[in-house]
Amino acid sequence: SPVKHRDIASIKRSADAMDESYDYIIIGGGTSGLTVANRLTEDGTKTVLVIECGVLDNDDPSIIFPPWDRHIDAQAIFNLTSPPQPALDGRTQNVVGGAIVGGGSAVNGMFFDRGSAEDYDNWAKLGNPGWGFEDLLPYFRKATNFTSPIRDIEEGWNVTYDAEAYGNGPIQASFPPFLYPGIKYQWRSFLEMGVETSSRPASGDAYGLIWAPSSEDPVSRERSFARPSYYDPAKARPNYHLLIGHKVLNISFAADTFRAYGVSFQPVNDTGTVTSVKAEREVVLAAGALHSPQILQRSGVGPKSLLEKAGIEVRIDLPGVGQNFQDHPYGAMPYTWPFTSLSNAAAFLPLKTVTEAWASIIDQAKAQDPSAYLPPHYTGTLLESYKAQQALIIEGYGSKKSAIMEVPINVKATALFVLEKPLSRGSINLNPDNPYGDPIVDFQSLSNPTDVRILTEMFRYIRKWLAMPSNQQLGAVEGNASVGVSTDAEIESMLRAGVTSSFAHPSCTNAMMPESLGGVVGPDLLVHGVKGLSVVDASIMPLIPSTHLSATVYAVAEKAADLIKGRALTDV
Ligand SMILES: Cc1cc2nc3c(=O)[nH]c(=O)nc-3n(C[C@H](O)[C@H](O)[C@H](O)COP(=O)(O)OP(=O)(O)OC[C@H]3O[C@@H](n4cnc5c(N)ncnc54)[C@H](O)[C@@H]3O)c2cc1C
Repeated sequence: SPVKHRDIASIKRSADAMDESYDYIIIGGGTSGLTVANRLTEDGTKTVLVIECGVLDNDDPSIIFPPWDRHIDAQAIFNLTSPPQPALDGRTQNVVGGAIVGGGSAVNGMFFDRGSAEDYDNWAKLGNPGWGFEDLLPYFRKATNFTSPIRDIEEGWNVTYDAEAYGNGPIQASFPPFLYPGIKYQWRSFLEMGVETSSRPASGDAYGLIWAPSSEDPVSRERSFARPSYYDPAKARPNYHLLIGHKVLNISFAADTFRAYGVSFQPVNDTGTVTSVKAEREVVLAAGALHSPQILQRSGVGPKSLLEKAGIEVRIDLPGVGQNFQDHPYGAMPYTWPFTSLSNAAAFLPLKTVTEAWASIIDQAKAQDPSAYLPPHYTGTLLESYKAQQALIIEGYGSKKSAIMEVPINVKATALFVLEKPLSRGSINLNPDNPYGDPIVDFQSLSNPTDVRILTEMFRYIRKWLAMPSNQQLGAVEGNASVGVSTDAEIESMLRAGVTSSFAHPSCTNAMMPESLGGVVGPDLLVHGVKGLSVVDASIMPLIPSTHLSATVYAVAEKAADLIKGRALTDV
């Protein structure tokens, strides 16, 4: 029988099976961590240890089958609950993440799209030369390999795609051989509203109606994700160790030089034994946007007042760690459909498409005192950071090339409308009373009134869309909960009672920006103020792009690997 991952020598299950030191230690064997580990071990000259707290899937059908086919084992998931959200009628909100080798890529919805060029160009504008769309495109290519849809799908559905935006990389992007017929009606309803189809959705034109491939193998139809694509081909390398089932506690720093020299960790199920391992060159943080800030904070890198409250010695006061938290909040209009459809299509709509009130929304947003709706600790560099972001977001409101709203064409009993560029900001911090427990994930969704106003217009847009002739042919009937809801005040109260904070896209909590703009890492991904430590996961995004995040995370990680390989020991 074929050798299964569990039998491979490079997998370690206990601390005694490991070396004392490695060139690189990667914290988190998820989407970004496995990508970077593969590239750093490629030429055989450097040793790498990845420490992952989760399990290994061993080709479990619940992981490798596409998402609509399976139920994910709770063991493979982090499911965190927020504190009551003041702007959401005091409701708590959940956020999920992958607690498994492969991280989010092992459990996600496999919708494999990219943001528009403006989204990434905004990253560059926030003090990050080398991070615009044209800079990232080679890395989007490097991570991916595209297979065109079969002819029936391409011709029967008029699927548009831009194969030249992909490369020969390990993640397979392909279209399933079956699409639900109901999708055609929903798609046509957007055309009836005047929305145009993008012919270059992966090349920077991610607005209008788009087709997105799935991260799916075109032959086996299995999930294509970081474990089989980046880890498996590398697992026999003698310079690559993966320790599973162990949780990183802290990063250790030399007291005099502030250089990260190693990490401490312990088995997830045995709180007793703590082990340390040394990194000769760099510690690479890839624990995801939910956990990376907490690990930094625990290690004394973060907002001074928070660390002091938790009794943690402050190594460097870096106010941005854990702040600037963004996700894609969404509303759901109850509708009864006579069918269920999941698909590879979505509408990504600029504000100008959503509402004629766009100019007045821009005026309203511009007139805001930036500090008015932020959590009270957003002062100093954090406030400067927000002002810079706010200006770019408001500029984007007037652009036809950047989306404010997503409507996934995958309706079940409700029509979803997703806010792509929120102005509200939350935080993900360690719990001062229990720094080693779950972090406190505080979304603060809808705290900014402009977000509420845009969602209100999105609600109205969805209602119009559902009334289009093609959707009506499907027999769409608005559910009782929203019938008659039409004034701003009525819609607002429905939103506050119903909006969900997370589209499973937590990000931006260790933002790549200059320290003077509240940033945590620079464009080289090294953490400000310390040495030998970088961050490579979804937390480094300064602004959330208008897209599902996995393709962007792979591209960021591919670029991170080149940056890490390219630096001399003295640069770190
Ligand atoms: C349910 C779900 C559905 C999604 N749907 C889509 C989709 O359809 N399309 C799309 O493009 N994106 C989707 N996403 C988002 C996308 O998958 C994630 O943004 C991306 O995988 C994040 O990558 P990352 O490397 O930042 O973090 P992760 O992949 O989450 O990796 C972090 C890793 O670190 C580990 N870790 C955390 N703390 C520690 C610690 N202390 N010690 C050791 N290890 C630790 C975790 O177990 C995890 O494996 C979805 C995400 C989820 C969760």
